[in-house]
Amino acid sequence: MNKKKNKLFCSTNSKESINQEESTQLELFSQTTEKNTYSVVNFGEISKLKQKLQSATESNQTSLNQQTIQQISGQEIQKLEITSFFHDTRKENSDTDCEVHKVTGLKYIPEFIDQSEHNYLIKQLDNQPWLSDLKRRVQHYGYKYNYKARKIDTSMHIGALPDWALDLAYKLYNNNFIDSIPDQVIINEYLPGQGISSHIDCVPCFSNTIISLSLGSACIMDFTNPSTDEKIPVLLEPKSIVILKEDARYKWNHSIAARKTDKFQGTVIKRERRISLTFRKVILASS
Ligand SMILES: O=C(O)CCC(=O)C(=O)O
Ligand SMILES: [Fe+2]
Repeated sequence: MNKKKNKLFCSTNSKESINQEESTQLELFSQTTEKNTYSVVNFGEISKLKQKLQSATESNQTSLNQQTIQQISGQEIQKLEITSFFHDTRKENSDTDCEVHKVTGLKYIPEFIDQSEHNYLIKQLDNQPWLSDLKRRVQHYGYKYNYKARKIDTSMHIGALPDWALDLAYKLYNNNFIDSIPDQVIINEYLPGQGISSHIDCVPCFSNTIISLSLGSACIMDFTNPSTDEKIPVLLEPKSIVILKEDARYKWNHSIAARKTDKFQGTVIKRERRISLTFRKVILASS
């Protein structure tokens, strides 16, 4: 088999206790060539980087544009010679998302936040009142969404996003995961046995990208193609985000089955409390 030889660029981090090569871990920039967008991958530990590099050498590769990365990072970028680099984020995200690429416009990003952010967010949310107007508890920020009317307008504006939500909204925007800064966030709490029925998020209410951050328990979100009945299960792990654009946003339904365990790739996963934060940009009818 013919393996292409390409380059990986990493930003450097001068920690004395680790060697030069190991010090390159903190921010790794990957390029999704077909869409010309970039994402930042943070690796908590050197070992994770090593694993990533190992798997990178085994998949199809492309090179990164050093100049562009320097522009994005504003940091000194050091060229790290390795044999190859993954470019297809649909393949490199994690072992759990092997079917994600079957849904056009669907993207799964593990470890979007770290454990301390994760715990901090749960604390913040549990300090706020939960609404019980659905089967599961919810909180609305930015705009209060009317599930029955499937409508949103300026009268539903309930204030600016709180800081923790705004920070995340900017992080999503700065990573080019969404093309405007989200201004509406719905928090859903799922206890074991609770789910969300199959739906497409309101098309006239929200723009073309929906992003959900998961906290607490992992669970399976099913994507169903109504014209073929094809069903793609995607495991949403805590700290990950799932991004719905294009067909994933407009053509496929998504749902979470109301059950107490999930089975994913042969493993039974017991559900615990899960909290999701769904970020959207509201479309307001122009007057
Ligand atoms: O819980 C989630 O991750 C998704 C929630 C959702 O699909 C919605 O609120 O429309
Ligand atoms: Fe949804």
